[in-house]
Amino acid sequence: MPGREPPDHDPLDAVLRPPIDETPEEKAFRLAQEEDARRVSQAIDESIRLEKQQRKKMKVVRLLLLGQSESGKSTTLRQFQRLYTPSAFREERILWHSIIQLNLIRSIQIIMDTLADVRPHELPSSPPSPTDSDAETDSNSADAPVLPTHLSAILARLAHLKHVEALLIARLVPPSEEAPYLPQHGIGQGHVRINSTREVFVRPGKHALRQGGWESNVSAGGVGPPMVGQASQETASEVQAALFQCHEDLIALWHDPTVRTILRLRKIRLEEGPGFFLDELDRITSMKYTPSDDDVLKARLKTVGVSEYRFEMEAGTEQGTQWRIIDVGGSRSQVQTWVPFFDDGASIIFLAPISGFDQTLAEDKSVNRLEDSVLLWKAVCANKLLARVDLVLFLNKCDILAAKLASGIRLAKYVRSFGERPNDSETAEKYFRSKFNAIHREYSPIPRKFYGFCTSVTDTTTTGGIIASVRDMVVREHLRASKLL
Ligand SMILES: Nc1nc2c(ncn2[C@@H]2O[C@H](COP(=O)(O)OP(=O)(O)OP(=O)(O)O)[C@@H](O)[C@H]2O)c(=O)[nH]1
Ligand SMILES: [Mg+2]
Repeated sequence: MPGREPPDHDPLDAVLRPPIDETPEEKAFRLAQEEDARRVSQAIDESIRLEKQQRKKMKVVRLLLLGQSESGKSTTLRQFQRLYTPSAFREERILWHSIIQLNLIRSIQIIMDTLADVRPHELPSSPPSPTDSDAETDSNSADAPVLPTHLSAILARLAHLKHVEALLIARLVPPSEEAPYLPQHGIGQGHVRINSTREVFVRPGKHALRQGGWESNVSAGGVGPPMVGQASQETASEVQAALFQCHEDLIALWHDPTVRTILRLRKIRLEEGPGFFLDELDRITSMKYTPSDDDVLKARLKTVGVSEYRFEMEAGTEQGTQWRIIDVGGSRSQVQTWVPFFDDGASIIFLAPISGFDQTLAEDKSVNRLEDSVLLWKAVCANKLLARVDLVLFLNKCDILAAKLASGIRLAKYVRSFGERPNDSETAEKYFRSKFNAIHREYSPIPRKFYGFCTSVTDTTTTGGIIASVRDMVVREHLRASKLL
């Protein structure tokens, strides 16, 4: 069938042609209207063009945080948020209040439990303070109380802290959540729970408890502990009043020379542990206390399961970039939950806390922490699914490593291959870097770059620059992978 000939005139022409009898006013009005319509149409075109450009430019960057429990993964995530979504981070600081109180009470509880069980030979031979001239330290009598009276009195006055702790936990953790935890992976909304060792943890769950409970831990810019609302604010105030009332006893207990001696003899080094706030008792027990940035970074809330935190950069050249940071639980039973997140589209930060050379895992006292980190690092380096992923290594907790070595703990005693090298943090960091680099070289299925940093991720001054380098590297890698470079 032959095609129709095109008309010899534009059919729209007649419609669009101005009327023949148009007056000058009508013409001016028509032209103004046409100009308006043209402007609107241009604006629509421009917005469509911008939207398309935006979509093309829109970067979704995925970053996976790996490492054993207490290695500093969630803290690293909080550093990202502090640096790149500062207003969200600041807004959420208050949500950490109860967790910090719980961390503090837990440390006090450890001291109290230790003192309750002290043996006469663990006490210093001379009375530690003149007020203890009546100290009942008669080691010949089996029944005699062994603690100096001033300590016994403090313990008696602080006994109610057990109830304060129980109240805090009861308000933070719904009773139904106290059941033993069975590992399960999923991304959802967060709950605070408690495990058999009574360590409070956060795990993604099916429903968010917003009223008097918890907010999602999977939210734009949200990495706070997932409890919020009136109930927890009220609890925080109640607990704060209780802490304030006994703050003098808390300070006296922590600074008592006998207590320090006993802790030293028992090798209990609270200052190296997670959630340590005892050196700031004055500030943290004050009625006006609100958590600072540093407090949020130092707080300890264990992760169980896998959570994906999404946020957009609030400022800077990467403004609008969508970040998805995947934070996993690091304890041994959870390592298998990492695997579904292994793909070559994500970048990885692996955290190895090198201060753990003389410690064992909380979940398995027979396993040395450093050895566990080395084994995990080997497994991650050798994993074929991650063969094309550039791995970033954070040799973390360097501040604790430095303090340990400075206090006279000899690294070579635990890591024999360290040999006769000087027992200082600089040498130790260099040594660990070369060891982890060697594993990376040996076990990577195909050669790739090694990015190793010595970090203390709780430290805001040193971590900012390191995170900026990692961010640039991750974004570059993302662009390369999306073939935009
Ligand atoms: N002093 C010091 N403390 C750190 C450092 N990194 C982390 N911490 C603290 O160690 C504790 C554990 O850190 P998290 O970030 O909760 O560890 P995690 O790897 O997320 O642990 P899981 O959730 O159990 O897998 C927290 O109290 C942190 O504040 C560090 O470099 N130096
Ligand atoms: Mg964590």
